[in-house]
Amino acid sequence: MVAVDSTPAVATGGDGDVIEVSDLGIRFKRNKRAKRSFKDLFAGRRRRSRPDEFWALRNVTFGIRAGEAIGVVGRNGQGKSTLLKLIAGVLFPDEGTVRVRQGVAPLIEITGGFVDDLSVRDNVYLTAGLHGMTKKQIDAKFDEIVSFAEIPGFLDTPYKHLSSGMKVRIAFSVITQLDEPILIVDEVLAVGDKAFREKCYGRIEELLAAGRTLFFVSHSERDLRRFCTRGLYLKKGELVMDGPIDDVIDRYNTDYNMGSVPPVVDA
Ligand SMILES: Nc1ncnc2c1ncn2[C@@H]1O[C@H](COP(=O)(O)OP(=O)(O)OP(=O)(O)O)[C@@H](O)[C@H]1O
Repeated sequence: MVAVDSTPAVATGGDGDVIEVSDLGIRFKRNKRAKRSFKDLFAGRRRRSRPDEFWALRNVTFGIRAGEAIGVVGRNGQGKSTLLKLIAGVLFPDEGTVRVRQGVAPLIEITGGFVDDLSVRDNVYLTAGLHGMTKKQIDAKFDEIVSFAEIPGFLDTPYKHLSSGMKVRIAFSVITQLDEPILIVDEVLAVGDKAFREKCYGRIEELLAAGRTLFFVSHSERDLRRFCTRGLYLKKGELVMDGPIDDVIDRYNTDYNMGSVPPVVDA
């Protein structure tokens, strides 16, 4: 049975998991134009063969406790971003369940969910408003959000006219000012310049110290070890290892014979 229970901002009282993923599976089409066979019309819904579909994630099960910092590890195309999108409620599973018992602040794509044609200012109000902040609360934080992003001259510019790095700056700034207990950060920070990235990392550390839960996808071994205590290693859509981050990175390096060589060059 598929059930998604994404209830915002309700604490569990410290007991139990804040994220519970059970037998999770999601499939995608490789080729949008692939056709089903005539025989499929008579097969049961679940047994139907689906031409050109593949499981991007399957049989994935884990639980996350409040305050944990999770690094998701795996080569390109193994399902890391897909997992984050399922937790953020952007995608829905084809099998299994995802239960998220606290609110989520996701920074999954460069756009941060921002609307291209709206100005930076309007996007800040829209995104923060969608996460439950009142206009008064946003007014009070607006200057801080803008000064962190360091793009003061662009507040009335349509979002689509910002550079990639500027988009990430404002999206990160807004997302980390939300009061949501769970923070999801995909690789988007790689787009920012080094100085800004360091500032973002400082902010992530502050949020972790304040007890936030973090889901972090990165190809940088150094960053994974810096923030995360626990690792989830995805390979061909399966969770092949769930353990302390150092052990997970060691296993990943061993699998790809990287020995002492880092899996990617740290920027
Ligand atoms: N909306 C979609 N429709 C079809 N296929 C998709 C979709 N989203 C992802 N995929 C496919 O699912 C697989 C997993 O993609 P995903 O983005 O989760 O990988 P990843 O581990 O995050 O990779 P990377 O390290 O390159 O970011 C890939 O084969 C990808 O092409």
